[in-house]
Amino acid sequence: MIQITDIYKSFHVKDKKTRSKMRIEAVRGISLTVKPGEIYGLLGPNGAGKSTTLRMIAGLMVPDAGTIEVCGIDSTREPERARATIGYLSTDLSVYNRFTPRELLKLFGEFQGVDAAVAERRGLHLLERLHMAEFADVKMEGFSGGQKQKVSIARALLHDPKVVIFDEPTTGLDVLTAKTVLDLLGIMKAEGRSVIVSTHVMPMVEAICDRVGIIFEGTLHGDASPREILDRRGVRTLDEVFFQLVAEKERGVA
Ligand SMILES: Nc1ncnc2c1ncn2[C@@H]1O[C@H](COP(=O)(O)OP(=O)(O)OP(=O)(O)O)[C@@H](O)[C@H]1O
Repeated sequence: MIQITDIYKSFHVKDKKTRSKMRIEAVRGISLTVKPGEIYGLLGPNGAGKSTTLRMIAGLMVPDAGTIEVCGIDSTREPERARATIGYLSTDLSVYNRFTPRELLKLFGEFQGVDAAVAERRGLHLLERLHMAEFADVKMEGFSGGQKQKVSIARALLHDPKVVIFDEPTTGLDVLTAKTVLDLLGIMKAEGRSVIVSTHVMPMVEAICDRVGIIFEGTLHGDASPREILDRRGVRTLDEVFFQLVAEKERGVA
């Protein structure tokens, strides 16, 4: 279970040329809940605040205000305990090229305190599900982006987390590889895990998400099933919802 209440996050950045300081309000009062056995899709244009929100839920960044509970643990107060329940996939694909998937998973199993035999068995099982078992002992330096993504996914799920947080899991993947990843997310849901994914890929949202939240300039719009959002706004696609939000913003009503 994920429960976030009214979280905020700002960044202070400096313009190198003018040397002026700017405050970016990346997340402005977001609240949402993801129940066990539910897939929540976080949608939004570039820079909307999706990754910042997911990083805060994953305990990698502290919110300026608001509360985050993961499996009943306050992740701002006990980030390490909370992290043990979370499988987090970032958009950073810098897997360790010198290693094979088997070696990498062994290493991460040790980091996570997973028993070596359990990590080996679970790691190979995940690689099989991701159609990567035959590459278990191949060095990753020559891997394609999709292959690296699949190893990163196996790494994120190695410690059997109750909560799965995937930041753009299918970006850059071909349809077949994307389907493998979506099928795995379906299995995570069926196993009763709470899953939250960010994405720009609309068909993915409609296919697998029970609920969708649309982030726009750090605030959440919507938070309903994809069908309900479309019906409420009287449109046929989630892209059209974005366009409506932009138009509302320009008119000062969003
Ligand atoms: N570490 C940081 N330092 C400064 N600004 C940041 C930092 N992280 C995010 N931001 C800013 O916060 C805003 C939200 O960024 P975020 O990465 O959360 O967006 P996003 O919705 O995930 O975008 P995308 O779809 O492009 O990945 C952006 O304006 C971004 O530049």
